[in-house]
Amino acid sequence: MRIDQTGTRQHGTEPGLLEVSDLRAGYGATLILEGVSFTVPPRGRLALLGRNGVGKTTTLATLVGQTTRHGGSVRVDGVELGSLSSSARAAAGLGYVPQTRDVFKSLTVEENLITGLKGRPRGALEEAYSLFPRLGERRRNGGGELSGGEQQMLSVARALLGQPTVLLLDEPLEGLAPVICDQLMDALSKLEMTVILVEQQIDRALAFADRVVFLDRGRVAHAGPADGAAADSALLERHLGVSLAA
Ligand SMILES: Nc1ncnc2c1ncn2[C@@H]1O[C@H](COP(=O)(O)OP(=O)(O)OP(=O)(O)O)[C@@H](O)[C@H]1O
Repeated sequence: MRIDQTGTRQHGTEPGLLEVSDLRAGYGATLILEGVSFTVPPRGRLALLGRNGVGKTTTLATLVGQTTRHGGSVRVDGVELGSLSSSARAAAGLGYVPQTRDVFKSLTVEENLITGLKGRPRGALEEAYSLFPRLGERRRNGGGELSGGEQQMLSVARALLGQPTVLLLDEPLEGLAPVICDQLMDALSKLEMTVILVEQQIDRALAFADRVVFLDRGRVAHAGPADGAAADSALLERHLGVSLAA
């Protein structure tokens, strides 16, 4: 189902269409994004890549209303997010897992998850434990007692309990051991929603995504299929300064 700008529900269309158009935003008067545009279809997976400081985190933070917007538009299923509050954006379908991992260290795993229920019945917690069995085993442990990987699972699981149609993930693999990265990517690959993934592990990001956008100094420098990009060492070298091992 899709809701257009007049609030009319259009049946038969899957939710999760994200349309970003000429987005200009930054911090106070400082402009970081200088006209970013891309579209992700329902259930589409976009890898948002680029060198350090090009505006990847700022793009995600702008989508959830945490920066100063100077212009452009962001629409989820046809609804303009404009100057909506962060909670209204969540209600429109956005879920956000920030780079800092949103875990309350003084609460237990289960209490952390409950904060993500947003009015849903407690039984919905089983969705989180089914996706990440490790969280079920540690449900009575404090958030501060968790390993980095468990904290990341908790942060992702909490966002998912809000039933987003568009999930924004900012460097979820940062600092995690390879085996934990495997587990997390395995869980993420089962998700049936639109996902934007910002990630430094380029090979994993491109294997997960179907499309890629490279940012450079607050603008889209290249957009295209993810598998084509993974095989194009000149492209990776140009936009990231790296190439993947053959
Ligand atoms: N809170 C802030 N206030 C002012 N400037 C900021 C703030 N956060 C980020 N910036 C600046 O915005 C620019 C883009 O940063 P951003 O974090 O979006 O880049 P990024 O592509 O995510 O980089 P990285 O890969 O290093 O995380 C940088 O010049 C950064 O210094």
